[in-house]
Amino acid sequence: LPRHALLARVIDSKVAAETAYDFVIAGGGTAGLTVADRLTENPNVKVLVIEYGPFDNGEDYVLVPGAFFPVPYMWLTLLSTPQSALNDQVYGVTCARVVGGGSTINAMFFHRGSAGEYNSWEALGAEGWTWDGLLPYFKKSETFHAPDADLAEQWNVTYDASVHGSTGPIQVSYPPYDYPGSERFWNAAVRMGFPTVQDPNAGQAIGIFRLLHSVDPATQTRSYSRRAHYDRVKVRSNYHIFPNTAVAKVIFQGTTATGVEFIDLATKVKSIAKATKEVIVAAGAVHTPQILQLSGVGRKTDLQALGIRTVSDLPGVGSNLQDHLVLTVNYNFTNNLFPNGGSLNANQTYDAEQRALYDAGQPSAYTITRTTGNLILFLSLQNDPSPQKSLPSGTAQQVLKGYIAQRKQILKLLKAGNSIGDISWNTGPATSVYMTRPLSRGSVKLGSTDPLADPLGDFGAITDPADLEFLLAIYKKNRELMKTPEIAPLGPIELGEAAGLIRS
Ligand SMILES: Cc1cc2nc3c(=O)[nH]c(=O)nc-3n(C[C@H](O)[C@H](O)[C@H](O)COP(=O)(O)OP(=O)(O)OC[C@H]3O[C@@H](n4cnc5c(N)ncnc54)[C@H](O)[C@@H]3O)c2cc1C
Repeated sequence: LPRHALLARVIDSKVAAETAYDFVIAGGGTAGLTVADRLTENPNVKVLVIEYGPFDNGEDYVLVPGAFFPVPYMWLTLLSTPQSALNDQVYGVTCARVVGGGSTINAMFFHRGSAGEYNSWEALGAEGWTWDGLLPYFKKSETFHAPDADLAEQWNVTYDASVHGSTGPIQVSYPPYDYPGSERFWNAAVRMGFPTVQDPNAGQAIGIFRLLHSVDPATQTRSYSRRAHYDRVKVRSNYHIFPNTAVAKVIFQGTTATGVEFIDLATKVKSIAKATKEVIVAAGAVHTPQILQLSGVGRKTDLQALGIRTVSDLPGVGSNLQDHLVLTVNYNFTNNLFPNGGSLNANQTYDAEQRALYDAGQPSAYTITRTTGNLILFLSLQNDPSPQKSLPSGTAQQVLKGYIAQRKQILKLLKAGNSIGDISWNTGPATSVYMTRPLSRGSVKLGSTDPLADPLGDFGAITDPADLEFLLAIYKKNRELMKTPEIAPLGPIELGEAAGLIRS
């Protein structure tokens, strides 16, 4: 047998170039590794995953929920274009660059949308991608660990076991620890009339609820694509992965994808990997359109401007970017309870004590994601927004048509009481106001033909004025929450620019 057939499946460019693959997957992130795992269940199917980032080294910031945010495994130089509706400010475009992708760095909320949201996907043309169509796969993906009965009672954890899986690769659980302020957040939301649901993952994700996390309760560590969909199955000799390698473009014969050109980032040597069945581009929301455009799939006029030969004139590629922005509202709580979501940062003794408990396998603040906490409040819209046509002039007809269809679905969802955004508070010194269903649209365009250059990501943040109204509405609810009898005694004084900019 050749050397690579016996070794672990991390391969080099020579092997990749010499092997005939059935499938080549560009991007070894959350989706890429999941698809690779499923395809290689059949030992006759040969799969190569090419991932720009490295393998993580099991650092605390990857594995331990309460550790600091994992900064290194991201596209650190990737910035947005100036945001026209936000005084031309430039923001970081946060996304992962590591084997496992976003699942290696994200906040581990293991949370489904409402049934209507998936059904709207089918209404837009994604046949079969309904709630009923997807539920078997949601279940298949997870092993659900029910909470300890005492804990469930203490922290209002309820669930519907029938919508959860018991044998899937991703381990999901509820953190065994919480801060006392969390009970106040819950009671304040209930007082304001927000509903509670038995299980937000059962098709109705609205109101206040406790979040399920992709954390293995046996070790209280992150359960993610790298572990679940690569390490778990890496004995398969038909599953190859090539980290630290950039896919430069998809190679086409006519309009059929036959392989990819890739660059070994250590040597900068370019090679080709052939795919006899399919090339799957799973490089995430920002880099998938980058790779496609570099390959000649995109809007013809944009491609021509950069001298890229058009394989397929598809103006939708790189359009219609939907970003959920977050507004951090900072407070000085003059009378907060101890401990709270800010205590790990503020109090070294508490931090050391909690870390020791965590290391001893005991309930601890280190089992909670540090910035986000255990509860979340999803809000619906009461009023219909006025229709806006805020897309840039010259937007391709196809994109416009798709957007109008999406907008119709979004408005239907909003009228039916689905969420427009959410508020999280880890009981520490800030709350987060999220805009999860924007009407604004951004784009991802090429700045150059260099595959190693960052693309131009434009969030289009708040370019649809209705979004500002949504944001303001959620922000005002956040203020209301802080004024409830549950939270007001903690003395929240709003700080920062938002206090001056937005008045209620
Ligand atoms: C900070 C943060 C917090 C989040 N929190 C949550 C949460 O709590 N719960 C939740 O459900 N979701 C969360 N998400 C979102 C979630 O992680 C993503 O939706 C998910 O990872 C997307 O999966 P993907 O496979 O499409 O892309 P990704 O997981 O991003 O994978 C794409 C991969 O492609 C690679 N790639 C890019 N370009 C190339 C190239 N040219 N060649 C080769 N490889 C390339 C990237 O390095 C990356 O590893 C969060 C995301 C972020 C950034």
